Amino acid sequence: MDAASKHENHLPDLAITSLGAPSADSPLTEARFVNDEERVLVHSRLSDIEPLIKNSSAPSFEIAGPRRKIFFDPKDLTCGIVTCGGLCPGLNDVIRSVTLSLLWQYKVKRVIGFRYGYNGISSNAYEDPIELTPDTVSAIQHIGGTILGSSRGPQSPADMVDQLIANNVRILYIIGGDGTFAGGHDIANEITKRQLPISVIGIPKTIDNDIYCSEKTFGFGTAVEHARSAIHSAHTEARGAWNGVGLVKLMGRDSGFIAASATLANSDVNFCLVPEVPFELDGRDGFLARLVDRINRKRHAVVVAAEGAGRYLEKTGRKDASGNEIYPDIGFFLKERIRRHFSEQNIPVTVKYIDPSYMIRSVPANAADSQFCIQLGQNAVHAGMAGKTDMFVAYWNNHFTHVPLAAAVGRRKKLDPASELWQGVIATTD
Ligand SMILES: Nc1ncnc2c1ncn2[C@@H]1O[C@H](COP(=O)(O)OP(=O)(O)OP(=O)(O)O)[C@@H](O)[C@H]1O
Ligand SMILES: O=P(O)(O)OC[C@H]1O[C@](O)(CO)[C@@H](O)[C@@H]1O
Ligand SMILES: [Mg+2]
Repeated sequence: MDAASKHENHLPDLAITSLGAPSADSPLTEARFVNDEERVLVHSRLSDIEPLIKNSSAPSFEIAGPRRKIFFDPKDLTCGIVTCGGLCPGLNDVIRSVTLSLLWQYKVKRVIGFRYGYNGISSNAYEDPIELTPDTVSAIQHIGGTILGSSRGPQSPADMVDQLIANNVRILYIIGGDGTFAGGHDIANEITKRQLPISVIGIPKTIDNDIYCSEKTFGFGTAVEHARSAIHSAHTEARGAWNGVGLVKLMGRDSGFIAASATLANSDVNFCLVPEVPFELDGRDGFLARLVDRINRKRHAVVVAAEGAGRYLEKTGRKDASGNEIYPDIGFFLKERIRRHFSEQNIPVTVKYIDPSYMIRSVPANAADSQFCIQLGQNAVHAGMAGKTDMFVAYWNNHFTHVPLAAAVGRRKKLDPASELWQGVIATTD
């Protein structure tokens, strides 16, 4: 959901599923308990809410937080954690937060970590699950990546549920993106089919920040920070040559949030290309003509291209193991086209191409992301202990919220060209 779709009427179903009525007292003693009737409005502008309130139909999310009554008995409880998809700063912070909150706050019996994504929950697992204890997670927040490992590629939901039963897991915490949530929703459906008391709780992870119904995802801010230093280098290189062009490709498969935010965070950028805003390469108003104009005026230029901007080039026909389309390399393509265009016009040019690639996502989380990870993890634990299932913890209008996994399956949050973010980019570039 982006700024524009906040104002649409076609919202996904936001009702949260529970395994049953929670009946035991929470062991938490000093918590500010919330209840399911406390809701967070989807809309935040008065002009949007007023007509909806008159019809008693203002859409809202269930609020996250500790419940006074819990569903599971902690002393018999085993919980599992899995990390899937691409790496992201903060994965270890979330693993640590979930583990310590389960063991210290709720005093559950056991926490295990499945290795290398959904493969680790299958009967063909590369590795057995590992015990997660206060000792094993004590300093992991200082290192990038995930101590559990990750993977892409499908597994059978029936097989995964069999393995959850074999490991006695009653709450499964899935840390991942839209694909992971699709997989988690399949697992939850299989659990419902077999009428098992097993909960599936998601925590949204992706540097792309493209999870529907969540304003931000952990790791995004850290990735932008590192993208910013690549842009700084590109600017230095561009200024170091007469007619210098610094070209930076940034990750962002289907959404241009990293490119747009890094552009605003480093206002030396002159052109920002994102998948949501199609661009012409040739012609009088095309990118290449505008680049020549900029070079003639200033003798240097900085171009930032999101990986997904390459979707307008020819199709590669290739997909990754999870079925995500692989786009042609926009960076190499632009580098060659810029050189050719300037050469055809007899204008000397020096193009320095920087692809920071995995360097922006394999790093440890920054302070803001670490804080966010801790809170996401804690709220995920509260939701699981209360017996919620088939949902993920999100962040919306300054609150942590509960969102059905199904709401984020098959949808991606996109950069809205009318948004303040993109309008800010337009105002600072060229
Ligand atoms: N439609 C789907 N149904 C069931 N499982 C899926 C689906 N899409 C992806 N998965 C599974 O979820 C896991 C992670 O998916 P994917 O590789 O797409 O990453 P992701 O969670 O979207 O994260 P990111 O895009 O940030 O890397 C993989 O094991 C994949 O097979
Ligand atoms: O090379 P990998 O691991 O498939 O990851 C690349 C993809 O991962 C992401 O960073 C999302 O996690 C995308 O921006 C990018 O397309
Ligand atoms: Mg994804």
